[in-house]
Amino acid sequence: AQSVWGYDSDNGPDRWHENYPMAKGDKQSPIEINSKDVHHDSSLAPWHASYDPGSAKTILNNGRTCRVVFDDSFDRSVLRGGPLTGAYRLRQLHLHWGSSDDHGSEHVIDGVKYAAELHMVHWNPKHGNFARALKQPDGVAVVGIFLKVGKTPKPEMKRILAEIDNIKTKGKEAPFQHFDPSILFPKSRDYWTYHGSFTTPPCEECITWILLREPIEVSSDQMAKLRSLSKNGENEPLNPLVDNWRPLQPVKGRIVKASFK
Ligand SMILES: Cc1cc(=S)c(O)co1
Ligand SMILES: [Zn+2]
Repeated sequence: AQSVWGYDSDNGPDRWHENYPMAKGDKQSPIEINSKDVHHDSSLAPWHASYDPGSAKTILNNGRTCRVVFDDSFDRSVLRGGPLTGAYRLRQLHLHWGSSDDHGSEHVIDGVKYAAELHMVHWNPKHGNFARALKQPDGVAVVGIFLKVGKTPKPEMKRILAEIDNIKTKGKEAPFQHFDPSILFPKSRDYWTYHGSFTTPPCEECITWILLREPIEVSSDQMAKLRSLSKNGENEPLNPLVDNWRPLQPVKGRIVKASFK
């Protein structure tokens, strides 16, 4: 039987299309953002997140990423504005990262790869539930934040990284409460936006991407902490969870808009 999708040679991004045909679609993510091709759209409104820290529930290692899950049973933590119509509910956040500080992000900006990329996944409740929203072009909105290794790491990342020790192996989950992810946002609200897909199977093309221009800083130790997660379960050999990023996908004529000049 086809092994579950992953990032290894036998189940990696080049083979996802065998089980997930959307992976070969013409609105796939991630893509490279070239500033010279970006359209400044002065009509793009600012985006606003109003998150209830009480909606944070758990943090888990699913063998492919580290994910924080939120209560999305009502409009409790929502994202509005920007390119969006209506309020999108925060469902989960997760990260993609590399095996060393010089790569790991999924989107690439003018040739620059960051050490990691944090995705905050929101869905449009007008579609009833997340599974149905996945099938709609306006179903999901993901805020992408780039993580850059620097000297003055953002203290707010400490909370997520402090939990890593409790979820070292695949399947581990720990309570993660009283957390407002908007503390992770950089100062600037400048963003790029374009229409794309999940960067993991099923690669549904339901995402309005909102990529923040300003990266947040993390320390090299914090990145090492992330890389100490294992893809394997607790009774299996440690298999470092690193390089869980998808390669660049064809832009296929899509327009990337910028909220800034
Ligand atoms: C829903 C979802 C979105 C992305 S981008 C991902 O990596 C996993 O799950
Ligand atoms: Zn993602």
